Amino acid sequence: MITGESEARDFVSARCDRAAMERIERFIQFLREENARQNLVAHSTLETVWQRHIADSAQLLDCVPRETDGVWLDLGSGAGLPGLVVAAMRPDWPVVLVESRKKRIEWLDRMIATLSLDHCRVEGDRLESVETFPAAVISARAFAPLERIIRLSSRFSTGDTLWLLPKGQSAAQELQDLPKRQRALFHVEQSQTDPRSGIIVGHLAGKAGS
Ligand SMILES: C[S@@+](CC[C@H](N)C(=O)[O-])C[C@H]1O[C@@H](n2cnc3c(N)ncnc32)[C@H](O)[C@@H]1O
Repeated sequence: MITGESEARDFVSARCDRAAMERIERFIQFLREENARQNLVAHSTLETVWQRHIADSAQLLDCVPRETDGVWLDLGSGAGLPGLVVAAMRPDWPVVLVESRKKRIEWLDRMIATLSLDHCRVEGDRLESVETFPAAVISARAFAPLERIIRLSSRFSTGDTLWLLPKGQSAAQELQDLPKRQRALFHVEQSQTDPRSGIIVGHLAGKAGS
């Protein structure tokens, strides 16, 4: 379990190269500045930004098999968590960030340009209006209740799509509330940044575009 800022930074550093760490340092610097203009993350969490946001996002990479190939779709990216952190750590991976609020779309577009994340783009619209494509990974952090996430996003899922849903303390309960057939497709992984939090992980049998 990660217990402080220094450990959180080391955790991230062990999972990416030096150039990626530089991109993340710049992202944090811009996030601090932008947070004074718009409420991207709770102000108090900036004191522990590595643990609360960066390592919390980066830990999702541990769930992704090396051979995974295709688009990482991040729903309700907001500040860029976890999508921009993933894109900064894996700049060759195609990452699509979905965000509907104008100022947040502008922020994400600006960060993509500033950090030269050439394989990352923003779908600046409500998820409900985004054209369907098959995703290799679907992530959503603090986006919506589990049942709603699945209802809105299953059209992007194939049988191979890996779902990674950081859910805080409600993970086990939200999973329990799913219909039995869907519940069996997911499990809860312990978060490495918060002993009370879980990440819902699994594959939803489905077909993108259907
Ligand atoms: C609570 S914030 C979480 C942001 C980020 N994932 C994080 O963990 O900090 C949820 C974000 O989802 C966006 N959002 C909510 N409903 C949406 C929708 N239907 N389509 C696209 N974005 C949406 C909001 O504008 C907001 O930025």
